[in-house]
Amino acid sequence: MQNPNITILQTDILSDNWYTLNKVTFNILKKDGTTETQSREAYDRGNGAVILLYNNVSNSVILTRQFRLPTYINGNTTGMLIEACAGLLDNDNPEDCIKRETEEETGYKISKVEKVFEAYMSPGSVTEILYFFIAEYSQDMKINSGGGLEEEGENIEVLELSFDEALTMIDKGEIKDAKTIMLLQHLRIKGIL
Ligand SMILES: Nc1nc2c(ncn2[C@@H]2O[C@H](COP(=O)(O)OP(=O)(O)O[C@H]3O[C@H](CO)[C@@H](O)[C@H](O)[C@@H]3O)[C@@H](O)[C@H]2O)c(=O)[nH]1
Ligand SMILES: [Mg+2]
Repeated sequence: MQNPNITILQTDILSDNWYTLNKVTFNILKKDGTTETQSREAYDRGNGAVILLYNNVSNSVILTRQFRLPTYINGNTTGMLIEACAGLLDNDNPEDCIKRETEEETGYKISKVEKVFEAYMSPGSVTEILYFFIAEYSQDMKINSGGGLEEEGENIEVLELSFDEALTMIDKGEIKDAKTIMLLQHLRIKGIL
């Protein structure tokens, strides 16, 4: 943190039940030379990684479907959400994390991944930075049925979709997850599929 116009004064934990909700009070030096004290809440769940698996022979991608409570209480009728495979870093680096998550959630064991970009997904409220990857998959990499970790209560369905169908699902509002849309569009923009 090295912005000379910002001075952090105080951080209060509002909740640390599962992840941490902080309230941060800081001084901000404004353009007119005056200083203002502000407070902002920031939800810290750590950082994450996401990957889109693709096959350019069958022109297909691997996605997941799972229940996402925050969407259920905000307009998603079934709460089920189609997403690229993703997970929180815990203590791993992004590349190791996404290889582990890919095996747990989709059942594919991948060794080569390509990092494409990184992005803050909700910069006004959530601290998380998300690392974006793509990787080729093939049937011989499938070593289990995926589905996520039973002990974490994960119950993840694995979907193999044609790339064109996945793009059409964005247009129809059937894929509504930002990281997934970003990666599908990346494959199209870069001419990878
Ligand atoms: N008990 C409990 N479990 C929780 C809570 N919040 C999350 N979990 C569980 O913690 C596990 C985290 O699974 P991961 O696969 O590591 O993370 P993710 O939820 O898929 O996160 C990915 O998607 C998010 C949403 O797009 C991203 O924010 C995140 O960076 C990552 O990409 C899941 O089983 C989830 O249900 C909670 O409040 N209580
Ligand atoms: Mg996950």
